[in-house]
Amino acid sequence: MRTRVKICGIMREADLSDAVEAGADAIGLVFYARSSRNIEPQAAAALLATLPAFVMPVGLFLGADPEWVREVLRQVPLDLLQFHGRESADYCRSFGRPYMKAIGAGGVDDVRGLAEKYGDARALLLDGNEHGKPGGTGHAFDWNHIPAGLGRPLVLAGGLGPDNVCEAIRKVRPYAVDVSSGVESALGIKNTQLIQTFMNEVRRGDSE
Ligand SMILES: O=C(O)c1ccccc1NCC(=O)[C@H](O)[C@H](O)COP(=O)(O)O
Repeated sequence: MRTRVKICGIMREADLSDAVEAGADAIGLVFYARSSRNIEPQAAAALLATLPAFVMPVGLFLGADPEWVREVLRQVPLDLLQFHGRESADYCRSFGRPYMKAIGAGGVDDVRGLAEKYGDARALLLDGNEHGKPGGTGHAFDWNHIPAGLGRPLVLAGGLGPDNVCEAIRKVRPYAVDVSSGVESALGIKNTQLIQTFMNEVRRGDSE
C-alpha cells in the first residue's frame, strides 16, 4: 500500500496548488494563533474554494476552546480534525467529525498508553516535540523506538523532508507521512521543488 502524504501549514493558494499538483493526499491548515503558520477561517475558506476533489482538507487545533473549533467548522469545510495538544478523547469526539490525534514521540509521551485512549481516532500522528514545542519544529525524533501494534493508522511527522523521508518510510512503513518545515524555503512559504522532490522520495520509499 502506498504511503499517503499530508502537507501541513498551507497558507497560500500557490502552495495549495503545488501540493495538489505533486499528488498530496491531504493538506493541513493551522488554526492555532501561536503558530507562524496560523490561518484565519475566512482565508482558509477562500483557499479551500480552490481545492479540487479527492484532496482532504485537515484542520489543526491545539488546546482550542471548543467554541473556536465549532466557529471554524461553521466557516471552513474540513474533512478531518487534527488535535495536537493534550485534548481528551471525549473532547476530540465531541465535534462529531473524524479526527486524528497527535502524540509526542521521542520518549516524552507514553505513546502506547496514549494510543489506547484514542481508540476512535482515524489515525495517530507521531510527532517530535523538540524542547516542548508541540509541532512544526522541523526536528525528527528517533524512529527506532516506535511501539508496534498501536491499533490505529500511524502518521509519521516531525523533521521529515526530501533528504530523509525515503529512509523513514523504509524503516517505519507508516500509513502516512506529514511534512511542513521540510518543504519550505522560508517559514510558512512552501517551495515547489522541495514539495515535488519530497513526493518523489515518498514514492521511492514505497518502491524499495
Ligand atoms: O505547523 C505548525 O506551525 C505547528 C505549530 C504547533 C503545533 C503543530 C504544528 N504543526 C503540526 C503538524 O502537523 C506539522 O506538519 C508537524 O508537526 C510536522 O512539522 P515539521 O517538523 O515542520 O515537518
